[in-house]
Amino acid sequence: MHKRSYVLWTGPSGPVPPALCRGESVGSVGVRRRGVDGRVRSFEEIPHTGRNGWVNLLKFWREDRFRHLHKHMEKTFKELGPIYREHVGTQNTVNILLPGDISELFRSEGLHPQRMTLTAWATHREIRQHSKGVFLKNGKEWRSDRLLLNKEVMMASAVRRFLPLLNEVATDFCQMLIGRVEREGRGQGGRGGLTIDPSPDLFRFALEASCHVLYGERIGLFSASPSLESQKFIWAVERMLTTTLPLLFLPPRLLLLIGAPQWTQHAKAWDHIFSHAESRIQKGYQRLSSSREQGSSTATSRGQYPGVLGQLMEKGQLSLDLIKANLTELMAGGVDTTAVPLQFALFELGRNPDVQEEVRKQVKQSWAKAGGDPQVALQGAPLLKATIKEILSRLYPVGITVQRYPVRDIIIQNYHIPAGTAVQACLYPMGRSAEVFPDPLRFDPGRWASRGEEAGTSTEGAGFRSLAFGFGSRQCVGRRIAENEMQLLLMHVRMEFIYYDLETTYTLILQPRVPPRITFNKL
Ligand code: HEM
Repeated sequence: MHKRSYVLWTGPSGPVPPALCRGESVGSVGVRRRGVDGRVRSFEEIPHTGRNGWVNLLKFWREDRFRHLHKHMEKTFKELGPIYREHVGTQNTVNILLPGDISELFRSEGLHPQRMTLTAWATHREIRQHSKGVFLKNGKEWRSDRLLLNKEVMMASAVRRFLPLLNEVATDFCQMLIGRVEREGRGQGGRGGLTIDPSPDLFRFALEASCHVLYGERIGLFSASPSLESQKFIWAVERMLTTTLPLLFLPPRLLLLIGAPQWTQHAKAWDHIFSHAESRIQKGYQRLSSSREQGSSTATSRGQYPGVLGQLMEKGQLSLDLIKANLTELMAGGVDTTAVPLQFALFELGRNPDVQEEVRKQVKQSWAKAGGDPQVALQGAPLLKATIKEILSRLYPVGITVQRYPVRDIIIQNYHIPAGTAVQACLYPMGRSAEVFPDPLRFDPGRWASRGEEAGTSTEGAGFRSLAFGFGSRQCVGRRIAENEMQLLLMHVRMEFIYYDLETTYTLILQPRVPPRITFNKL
């Protein structure tokens, strides 16, 4: 436990007693403070974690807070109340966690919402002269790319097109797993189950699913000898993510200038991700060009789905350069983000057999009625959807914050926040706050499915409790792919788990410190 040098915060009527600062009264997090004289308090008066960004950065390093940023936020809210400022290195933020306050932030996000820029990613594109995709773009340029991408990955018609591809990959994955249980599991024919760390398989599943939907290509990752090239891609994404975090608080151009190893490793990882995407895109481009040259019909005109790349190429509304930039981002953003929450989901379902049984019962009934249509089956299994929500939106949000720069001045917790301030909605502390979710540490998908989103203790900002994929027009563009991919996998597996507390670590995405071992059983 580290000692804090800034435990005192100034409340509306002077310094607050240390007991409250230490957060003994956890209930205080939700108390809306009003100035004694009824006036709106200034930005400067927002409680903060120390004014000097470089001293704070040093503390972050010394105490390894980068990897525990989610816990650091949770603790700081308990100490300072429901809003605080933090200055670390080059980064200055206001942090909030109550749904009512978050709704105020998103109401002011404007037509071209903006997140905090990952400067290291942007610098990589600039020095390598690559175009940027939607993740890194802003303003009108962002919007025009984004509207085109939405048609291919977000709209209901797009989901109908790609869902069978995801279902094919999920079914193959489960066949592969069942084969392993039978061959390697305990007891005759694997009846006693197979206990493994499933994370390498889940990464392969997510990559296979991404390649199938994005490029219309199966890459054979469930075979006995999956390609080394794909494994290298998975490592490169991991490396890119872990090296991003320390770079968030430092100027990348300076690190580039002095040849700092953090920067070199980061740039190398991105180069690998780009060359992997480049070779896939080249292949797809050649496929499409040769069918055009030969005058043969395109996949779409034959009623086949060619994947997102094929769709974008056939429509020709985005330049090849922008298709490449966006598909590379989709590839980089689509593997760890789904593979890791699946580990958490298997862990929670495994250690809550009653919940797992309830979910399975609903899935079984729904499949029986769906006539083999995976989309109908998913629609009939709201508990499965709620399981993903419980994992992602509450207990283990992959990105622990969503950020915006409000386009007009706003007032949150009676503090004035000028337009253009970086404000973070802190999802991890929100998901575990007793003021927002009753009995927050209990894994209970039913809180979403049967009682709806009004399940919290207060109804203010009720629609802002489930923000794992962000919000509004700038929300995650891969959301529909991710949700369906995860639900389809969970539909088909059955497992147990021997209880232990899963520790988490933050490396730009929240993940288990040590992957859980899961026992898979035959269905
Ligand atoms: C469980 C899985 C995932 C989670 C929790 C997640 C979460 C997020 C969040 C929180 C944002 C920021 C949204 C905002 O600012 O409002 C985001 C943006 C984005 N995500 Fe995801 N994501 C997931 C999977 C994916 C997948 C599968 C892809 C690609 C296929 C993807 C690609 C992107 C891209 C490109 C953006 C930037 C969108 C923009 O700025 O317009 N994500 N994601």
